Amino acid sequence: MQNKSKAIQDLYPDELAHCYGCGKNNPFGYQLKTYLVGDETIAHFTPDEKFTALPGSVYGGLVASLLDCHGTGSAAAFACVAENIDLENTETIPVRCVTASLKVDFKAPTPMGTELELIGKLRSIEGRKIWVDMTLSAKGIICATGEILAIKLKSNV
Ligand SMILES: CCCCC/C=C\C/C=C\C/C=C\C/C=C\CCCC(=O)SCCNC(=O)CCNC(=O)[C@H](O)C(C)(C)COP(=O)(O)OP(=O)(O)OC[C@H]1O[C@@H](n2cnc3c(N)ncnc32)[C@H](O)[C@@H]1OP(=O)(O)O
Repeated sequence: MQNKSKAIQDLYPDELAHCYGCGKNNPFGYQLKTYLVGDETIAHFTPDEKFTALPGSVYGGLVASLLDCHGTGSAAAFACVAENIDLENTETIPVRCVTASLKVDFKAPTPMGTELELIGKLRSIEGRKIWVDMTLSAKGIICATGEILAIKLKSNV
């Protein structure tokens, strides 16, 4: 697989780049950025105190939304690789993936103020269905795992 120096979400066309979790055109959102590195995807995010669940730990909704956006970005990237689309030489990503199903398992409290690392691995692609397995870690400790089923839209919008 190819390495990618530009984030997948930065390849979304401007009119589809307003997602609260990952849209580059949403100044109020998280602007999560997913990179394809070898056969994995990676993203980082450092939560601050407005995302508190209990003092010192991050609320689960943020964890789920990071996995959601990393999952769809990863699915789009893996779909491109499977279709021999060269992400290094494209200005906009030509596939559109949305979340159909997201499962999150919370394994350990997610610490506040620490850089979180999300890793995505392709499980399988079956037609328009793309399954990605993910971990969300802090300082090497897995705090949550996620499984996403992303669906490739029938036609570009
Ligand atoms: C945002 C909302 C949707 C509008 C999208 C428009 C444009 C988006 C374009 C690009 C995206 C760019 C950037 C993305 C940015 C952020 C994303 C962040 C992640 C999100 O925040 S995104 C919002 C939450 N997301 C939704 O708002 C989706 C609502 N939903 C639907 O829009 C439809 O539901 C859809 C499209 C998912 C499928 O509809 P469809 O008509 O295209 O296809 P169909 O129903 O035939 O399903 C095909 C095969 O998937 C299987 N399947 C479907 N759902 C399943 C499930 N839950 N569990 C197990 N299997 C399932 C079927 O069983 C069948 O399988 P089989 O082929 O084997 O029979």
